[in-house]
Amino acid sequence: MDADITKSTVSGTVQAPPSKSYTHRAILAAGYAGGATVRDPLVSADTKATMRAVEGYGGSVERHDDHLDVTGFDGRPEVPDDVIDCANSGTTMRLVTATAALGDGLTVLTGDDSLRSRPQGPLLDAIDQLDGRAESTRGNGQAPLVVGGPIDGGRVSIPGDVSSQYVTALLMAGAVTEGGIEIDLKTELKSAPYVDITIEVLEAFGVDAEQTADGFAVAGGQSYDPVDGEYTVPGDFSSISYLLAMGALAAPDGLTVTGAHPSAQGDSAIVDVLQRMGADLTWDREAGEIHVSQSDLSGVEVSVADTPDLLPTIAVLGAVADGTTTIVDCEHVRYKETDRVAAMSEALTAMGASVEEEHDTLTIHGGDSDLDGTTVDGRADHRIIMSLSVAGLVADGTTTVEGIEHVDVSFPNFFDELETLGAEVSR
Ligand SMILES: O=C(O)C1=C[C@@H](OP(=O)(O)O)[C@@H](O)[C@H](O)C1
Ligand SMILES: C=C(OP(=O)(O)O)C(=O)O
Repeated sequence: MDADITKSTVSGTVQAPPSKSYTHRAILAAGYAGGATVRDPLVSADTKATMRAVEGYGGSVERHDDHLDVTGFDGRPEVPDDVIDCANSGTTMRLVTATAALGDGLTVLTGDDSLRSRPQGPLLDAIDQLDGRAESTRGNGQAPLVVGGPIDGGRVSIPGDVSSQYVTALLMAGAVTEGGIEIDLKTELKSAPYVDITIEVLEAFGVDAEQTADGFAVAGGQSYDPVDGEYTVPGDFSSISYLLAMGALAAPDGLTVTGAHPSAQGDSAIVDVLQRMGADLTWDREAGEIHVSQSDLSGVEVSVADTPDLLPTIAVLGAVADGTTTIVDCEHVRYKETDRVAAMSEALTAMGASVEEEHDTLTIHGGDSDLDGTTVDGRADHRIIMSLSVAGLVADGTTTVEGIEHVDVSFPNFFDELETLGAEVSR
């Protein structure tokens, strides 16, 4: 499905969707436990993949209006009856691959075309170092995967600059091994705040994991046991980034985002990026409310080492801001649902922006001319689709964004919200 977005303004109040990262972890942690209630979960294509995986390992997930009742498998996953289909979700595939290594038998994990082209090698290698079995069926470090155990813990050495999800996966599974897992990182950790999110969720489930001089460690023999049997998911700052960007670019009367409470999410850095660009933005942290209104923005330099998912949003802001925006440390953003550095470079160039793409840097010379509406490929990637839709609000004429159904991955009602806020959208 396509959306035609015509230059228009937005205003009003919008509730942030629940965090995808916290929801994945809470569902899997409830799976590792005897069970738990997950309140305010994100129910989306990606988190449904994690629900299916927990069910595959012998748990169950009952969906209610504002919560999930998860019955867990108590740290001892069954060998699934069928393959685990992780669909488009990298988080699911990495986190539940480590779960498979706890099983007394083999699990097959697969996903869609995009997921089957993303790197899994370092995690397979880690399971191999723990004496589990972990293979890529095509021998190229990509899914389909065949994984089995049971591992009983140990020490692994993996790179930190491909995906932080390997660390998250090993910490979550390591807690229920006999001996625990120590992770030595051979290269600097990228996307580090996502491991902070993991440690925060583990703590809420009564599990200790820690940063060490060389990486991370989790003791074995621990039980997942959430306080009062429940966990509440906070709002999602990656999703909030699109809402704030539309406010800063296209809300002369202002836009308020609710459900924006501080948490371990690195992507709350979007607030600082927008303020540095000159946006009129205030964040009432206690109330969880951010107010932003249309402002003249100036280019900035931003490292996305910790915040890869912000790249598409910042690229759009940079294309409209005066001067140059330089997004550095972005190599790992190429390993997502699509190569997002190339995708944003191509799409913004097609819309008339001046963009230079290098391997680890994206430079956008904004402000020289207005963006032009045209047809852009959403690359079946939710973040490319949402960020280009924001660009469509300020581009001259109409922007057609292709493949908009893929927002279902992280922000299923994105286009409903856009319309409610007053944007001219037809789909
Ligand atoms: O653990 C998580 O929830 C995530 C980690 C990040 O991936 P990498 O660690 O692969 O960069 C991020 O891009 C992804 O959207 C969600
Ligand atoms: C990269 C993302 O998620 P995942 O790695 O779970 O596919 C994302 O949501 O932008």
